[in-house]
Amino acid sequence: MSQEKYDFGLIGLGVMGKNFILNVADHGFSALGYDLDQGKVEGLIEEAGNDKVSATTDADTFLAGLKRPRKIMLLVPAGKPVDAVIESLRPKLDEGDIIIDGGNSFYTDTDRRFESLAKDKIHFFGAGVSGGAKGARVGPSIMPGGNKEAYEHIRPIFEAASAKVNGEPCVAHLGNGSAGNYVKMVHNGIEYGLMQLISEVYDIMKHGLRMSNVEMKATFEAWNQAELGSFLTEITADILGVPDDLETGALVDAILDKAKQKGTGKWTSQNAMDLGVPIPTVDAAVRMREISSFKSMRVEAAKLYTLPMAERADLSTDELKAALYTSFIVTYAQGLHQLSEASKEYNYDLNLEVIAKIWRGGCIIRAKFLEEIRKAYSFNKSLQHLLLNEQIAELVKTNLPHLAKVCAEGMRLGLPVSALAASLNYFNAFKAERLPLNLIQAQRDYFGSHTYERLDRPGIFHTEWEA
Ligand SMILES: NC(=O)C1=CN([C@@H]2O[C@H](COP(=O)(O)OP(=O)(O)OC[C@H]3O[C@@H](n4cnc5c(N)ncnc54)[C@H](OP(=O)(O)O)[C@@H]3O)[C@@H](O)[C@H]2O)C=CC1
Ligand SMILES: O=C(CO)[C@H](O)[C@H](O)COP(=O)(O)O
Repeated sequence: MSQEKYDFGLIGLGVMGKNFILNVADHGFSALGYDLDQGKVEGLIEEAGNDKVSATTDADTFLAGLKRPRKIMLLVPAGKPVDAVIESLRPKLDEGDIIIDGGNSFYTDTDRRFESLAKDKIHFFGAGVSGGAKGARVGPSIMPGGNKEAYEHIRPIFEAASAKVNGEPCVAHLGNGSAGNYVKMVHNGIEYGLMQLISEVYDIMKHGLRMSNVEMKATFEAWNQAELGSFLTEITADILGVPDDLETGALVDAILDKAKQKGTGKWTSQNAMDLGVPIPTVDAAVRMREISSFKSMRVEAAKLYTLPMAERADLSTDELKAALYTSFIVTYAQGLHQLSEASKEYNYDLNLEVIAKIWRGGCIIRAKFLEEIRKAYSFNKSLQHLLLNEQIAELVKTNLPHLAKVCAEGMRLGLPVSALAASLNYFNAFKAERLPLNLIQAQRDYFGSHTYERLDRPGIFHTEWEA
């Protein structure tokens, strides 16, 4: 290792860390990695093949090798490993040094670490990184939150390493404390929703329209060229074309239908419930992963409930496209509504236009449609809900009948369309001037004297309902 001081330090040379440090070095910054595993340290040095990058398993060498204030990014598993790394570094750091947690940490953990490190005048950033291994290597979307002045020290590195859309970096300081980790959590909630919607449309194509993988691949490819253009549409087309490397047929057909989860989608749903913000498409996506995990029960139930399946869905792929597009819009709208309410509750002062802007490239939920979202929040900085924007409303109105028909056809065929239906029902409830919840208020007052308000006059009322 050269004795030169490095611009940037990175701890955790796994999938994300190794790729991100190489990316940083590609942009002219010298970077020093640290990992406990000698193999990973040697692997990085070999892959980098230049003196802009080095790595070590020795913490003192690592800390001594960094320019002041030290800028140290952690890409280690969320939870205890993050605390363990912070506590091991802490006694050796100086005032003004900066620790950046790039992992999917829970936002309250970030607040705790932020406040604790502030006592030693060490800056702490929660900076969610999205884009997977490839994104980390060539340009992810980065969602940093923390002290705004200290951010200036890391801004040049993050702006250089992030994805660019129209020359604009997919990174911005998002707010104080845990704002960055919170935004990344909701990003992942939206990710869960979009993935579930795509999987339901795939199910209808496969079982309702009996389309082959080749036909489905061509359809997703075509969709990806137009308004549905997005990373997840693109990779779905790719996946449908990959042959099984162990047997004949397509690999996707050989994959066990149990979806795992690390927790960010569930956290999004749990927190939305705490805030009282409805995000039913994300909830449905989490629920479907849970249902999928009970495979043996599903196999037993499938034998017990063998029902005749309707012959074929009465649908065109254009109708499916319109349904998917509408439900995508509704899913982003739910996530952005959650961010808007969380911003007030946690004093993040989030700028939704900026968030839409930095999600346009690099991240898993990047999509052409994010430019329309950015425009909506640019046009009205205090837009309360994406579905209240007139341009977005026109898009939804045009496509909504197709979503309703796709849900109806899916249900007629006995196919689970949880996320599609959740999106449709959310929209129908959201745009209803009058909901039947007046009856619920009456029931609550009937059995528990919980009182109610009236439409025609102010005040709190109670009725003795029993004659
Ligand atoms: N993989 C992905 O697509 C994405 C991941 N993330 C998030 O990024 C974070 C890192 O993920 P990922 O790179 O996939 O994880 P990996 O498990 O691939 O890498 C984590 C690395 O951290 C090392 N490590 C763990 N503890 C310590 C420690 N105490 N000191 C030094 N090194 C340590 C691990 O070493 P060892 O293996 O030897 O324990 C490993 O090299 C997670 O929070 C994840 O949720 C975010 C976006 C996308
Ligand atoms: O953060 C990510 C992308 O943005 C990860 O890929 C995501 O955590 C995957 O989540 P899960 O394993 O729960 O599906």
